[in-house]
Amino acid sequence: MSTHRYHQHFTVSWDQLHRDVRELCHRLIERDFKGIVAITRGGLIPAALIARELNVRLIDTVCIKSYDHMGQGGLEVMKGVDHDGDGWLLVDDLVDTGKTARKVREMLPRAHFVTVYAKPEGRPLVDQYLTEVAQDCWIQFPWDMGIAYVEPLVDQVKR
Ligand SMILES: O=P(O)(O)OC[C@H]1O[C@H](OP(=O)(O)OP(=O)(O)O)[C@H](O)[C@@H]1O
Ligand SMILES: Nc1nc2[nH]cnc2c(=O)[nH]1
Ligand SMILES: [Mg+2]
Repeated sequence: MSTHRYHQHFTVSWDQLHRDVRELCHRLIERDFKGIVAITRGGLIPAALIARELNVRLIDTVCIKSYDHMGQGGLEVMKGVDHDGDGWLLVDDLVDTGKTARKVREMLPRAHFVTVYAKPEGRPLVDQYLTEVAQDCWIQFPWDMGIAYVEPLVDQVKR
């Protein structure tokens, strides 16, 4: 996989993310969970927001790394859990190729797996997601961005 597979950007603001996670929570409200397993690091923020909405206090992590910015390297599991996920909600920010999801599903086959965003290749691996995003689209999260000064148009164009 290389950066060449991404031709578009989908920029998500903090507000948008918060709205999207709350919408996902509406769809989870009828279920009872023993706890939440967040897939680090991207799953941590949605997991915290979901925990608040669903009043879940027990939160665990699967610590996994597969990307270095837009380049996908080997998949490294740094920490697992000691159960099969039965009764647990498994949370990640997104599913793209599904490589991460496939690995975590092997570890927690009985968990209910949700992501906020899903691309077509990875979509079949999750039980629920909120928004589908094109496969060639890079999702830009608010924690990877900053507020920057933008020059007035006249200065950009006429200078
Ligand atoms: O479906 P895939 O192609 O496997 O990609 C999805 C994974 O990639 C990102 O994590 P990343 O490995 O970049 O680590 P991070 O969560 O620490 O940013 C994202 O948070 C998902 O966990
Ligand atoms: N931020 C971000 N991380 C990813 N990891 C795999 N796909 C993506 C993506 O579209 N955006
Ligand atoms: Mg991740």
